[in-house]
Amino acid sequence: MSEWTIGVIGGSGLYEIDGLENPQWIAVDTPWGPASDALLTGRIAGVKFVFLPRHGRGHRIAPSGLNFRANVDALKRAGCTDILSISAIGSLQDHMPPGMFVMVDQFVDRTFAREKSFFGTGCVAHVSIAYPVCPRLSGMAAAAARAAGAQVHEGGTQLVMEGPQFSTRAESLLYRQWGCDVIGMTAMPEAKLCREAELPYALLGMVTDYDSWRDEDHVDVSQVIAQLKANGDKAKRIVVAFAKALPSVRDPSPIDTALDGAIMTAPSARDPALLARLDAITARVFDRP
Ligand SMILES: CSC[C@H]1O[C@H](OP(=O)(O)O)[C@H](O)[C@@H]1O
Ligand SMILES: Nc1ncnc2[nH]cnc12
Repeated sequence: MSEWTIGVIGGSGLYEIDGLENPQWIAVDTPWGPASDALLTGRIAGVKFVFLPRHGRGHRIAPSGLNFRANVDALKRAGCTDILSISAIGSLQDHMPPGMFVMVDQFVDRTFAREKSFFGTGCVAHVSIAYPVCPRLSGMAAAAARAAGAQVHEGGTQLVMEGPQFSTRAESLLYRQWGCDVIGMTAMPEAKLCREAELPYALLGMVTDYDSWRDEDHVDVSQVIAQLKANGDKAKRIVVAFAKALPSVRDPSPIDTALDGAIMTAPSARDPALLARLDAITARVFDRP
C-alpha cells in the first residue's frame, strides 16, 4: 500500500494553490543548486501536496534561467510520488482555442541552452522517453479539469522552444507542418528529468493564445496575462478536484522503476562525486538491500 504525494509545478500566473490544510513554505537544499523557490506543502482532501512556483514567487526567473534539475530534485527529496505540471501554452490549432485546457502527451524538444540530465560522465544513464507523460496521472487530471468546468482536449504534441521571445510567423507555421498542436517554453527538460527521477509526469496546459501563425493576430504578453487572469482560478479548482478524486491507495506505476536497466556505467567506474549528487534521484536503485 502506498500513499500519493502530488508535486504541482505552477507555471505563469500560478504562484500558489488554494485549499491547503496546514500550509507551510519549506526551503529544500539540492546538490544541483537552488530551486526556483521554497516548496509550499500541505494537504488537500487528506492528500499530501508539494507546490513549486516554476518561475518563483513574483515571476523572477525566465525559462532559460530555470534550474530544472534543482526543481525536480527538490520535489523528489520532498517525497513526491507524481508530478502535475501546469503551464501556459500557445495554440497551433484552430480547435484548441484560448481558454481550453490541453493534456499534452508528446513533445518536440527544441530547447538548447539547458542542463537536460542528472546523469553524465561518471554515471551514464539512458532512460526511455518514448511516452513522456504518465497516462494514469494525465487521465485523472483531465477528469478533474472537466469536473471543475474546464473544456479539455486529451492528447496533443507540444513544441518546446527556448524563448524568451515568442516565435516568428515562419517558425509557428513550420511547427504546424511538423504536426505540433501547442507551444511552450518550460516542459523540457522538466519532463525528461522527471522520468530520470522516476516521477510520473502529466502536463495540464492552459491555452492562452494562438501563437504567431494566424494572419489576423499574433501572441503578446497582454493576451497571455488576460487568459491567465480568466483561467488561473480554474486551474486552482482543478487541483482541488484532482485531490478529491484520487484513489486512496497509489498502485505502482511502471515509471516508478524507469531507471532499472538504464544505468550503463560499471559500479567500479562510477564517479563518487556525481553519485553523491544523485543521492535522491538514485536512492531506489543504489540503496537496494
Ligand atoms: C508569459 S508567456 C511565456 C511564459 O509562459 C509560459 O510559462 P509556464 O510554462 O511556466 O506557464 C511559457 O512557457 C513561458 O515561460
Ligand atoms: N505562444 C507561446 N509560445 C511559447 N510559450 C507560450 N506560453 C504561452 N503562450 C506561448
